[in-house]
Amino acid sequence: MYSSHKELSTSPSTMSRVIYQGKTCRFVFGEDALTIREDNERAECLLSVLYEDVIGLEVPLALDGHACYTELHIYQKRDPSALVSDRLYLREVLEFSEFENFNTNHRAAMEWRAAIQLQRMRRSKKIFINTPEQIEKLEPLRLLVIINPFSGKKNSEHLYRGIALPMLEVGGATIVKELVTERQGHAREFVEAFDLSSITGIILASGDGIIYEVINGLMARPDWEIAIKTPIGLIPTGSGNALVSSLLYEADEEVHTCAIENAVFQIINGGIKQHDIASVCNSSSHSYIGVVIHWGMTGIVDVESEKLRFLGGKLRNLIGGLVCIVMKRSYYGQLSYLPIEEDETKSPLTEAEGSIHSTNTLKPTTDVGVSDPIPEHWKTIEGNFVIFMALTSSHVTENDMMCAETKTGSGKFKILYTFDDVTRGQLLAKLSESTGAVKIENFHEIHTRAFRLNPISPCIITVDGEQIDYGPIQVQMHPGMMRLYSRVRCE
Ligand SMILES: Nc1ncnc2c1ncn2[C@@H]1O[C@H](COP(=O)(O)OP(=O)(O)OP(=O)(O)O)[C@@H](O)[C@H]1O
Repeated sequence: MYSSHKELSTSPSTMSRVIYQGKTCRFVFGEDALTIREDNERAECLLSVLYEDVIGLEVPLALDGHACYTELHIYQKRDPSALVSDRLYLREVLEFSEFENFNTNHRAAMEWRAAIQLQRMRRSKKIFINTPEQIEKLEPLRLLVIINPFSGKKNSEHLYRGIALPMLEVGGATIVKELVTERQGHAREFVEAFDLSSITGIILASGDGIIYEVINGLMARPDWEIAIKTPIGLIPTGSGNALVSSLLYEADEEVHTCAIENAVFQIINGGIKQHDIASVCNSSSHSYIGVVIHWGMTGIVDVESEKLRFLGGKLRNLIGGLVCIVMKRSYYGQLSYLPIEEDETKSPLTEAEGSIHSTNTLKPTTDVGVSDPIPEHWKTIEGNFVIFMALTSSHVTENDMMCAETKTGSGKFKILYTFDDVTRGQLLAKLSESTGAVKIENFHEIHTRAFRLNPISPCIITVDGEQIDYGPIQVQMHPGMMRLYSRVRCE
């Protein structure tokens, strides 16, 4: 039980009683917790739950008799002292029957429902990271939901309707529009034209590929500066789910068990944090990414394991990874990058890159063109690469945490690479290492905000899981441009 501290004066006007565990009770809104106490002199506390663990009050529309039966949905830690949240979904039945007719009891329940939601939102603004614009406003969720039926094991729609949607509804979200994508590129086209003023956020029941489409759809709009700030919520129904796994990990929420519930929970009952996007330019195109770039072995796993989709994300990536380790091919190329120390002292990029705080309304792109000479102060390495990945967050799939300390919205890439002196044993050690914190010999790391990859031996390049034309790419971070629902706490 949590102590409710001092009582707040935000109760609905009716002050209706409620029957809980067969006893007449009243709600008490505390500073951190919602409490249900017996309505007598003893005022014994029968239930106390932190607002941050409340999903909402489910109020049915019609029932027999005059009583309105409701359910308080709670998603709380099994062990409050545990570091990573292993949560338990609880439903407590509450009966509103103080009045003689159903409608009045129903109205009383709806008032409490709204009051609980308001308290929950107010509390979330204090304890979870929120962007400056979010701190100023408090609004119920009105959502566009995009579902990719092709993601993962092709059961996204089932997972969304069976697990996510009921939670969103109890959490007070209004679903303004659902789009079930019909083809590649559909999500991108849709968000490019959709009336964003009718919603407060976009939810993606998909993998990382749809994030790429949505970022690029938002950035293609004439109002891109505002559009890209639309908060995005991620529900992991894809094969890799790298970004949502990173967010859950950062928030100390379970990544592997109940990932869908945990992801929905961070949408309903969390904050809105900044994340970076980056420009990727090659000789023929310019796109934006928000997750990861792969070249070499991991690019091959990304694309070639497509044939193993029916196995699901974990097995698909594991088998793809093992095959590539056995073959251990290497690819000759050059990587030129802006050393981060230079960037931090001179800071030329952050001024010119068109972040949303900049007055520059030109769409952000790379400062250095893909065929421009490499700037003198950049560093270049070259060799036979086995692995090359540029990460914006900790995970590359829900089962592969590459760098525990790489956080969303850090404003920089972590490039992780190996040359052909890496052994199969070292590759295997990295594949099977789940903490993302163990340093393995011959794995090298670079922090940067801009780089050029010149892949001389042909091999697949993927951006957020999507294959792009092969050839040199110029890449640059645009810090803090996009928004994600998250339960990352304020420090
Ligand atoms: N109806 C559809 N039929 C076929 N492909 C689709 C459809 N809708 C979207 N797509 C495409 O499916 C691809 C994969 O999507 P997504 O990233 O959501 O799933 P995933 O590959 O299983 O997950 P991850 O990227 O996390 O590994 C994307 O390229 C997307 O454009």
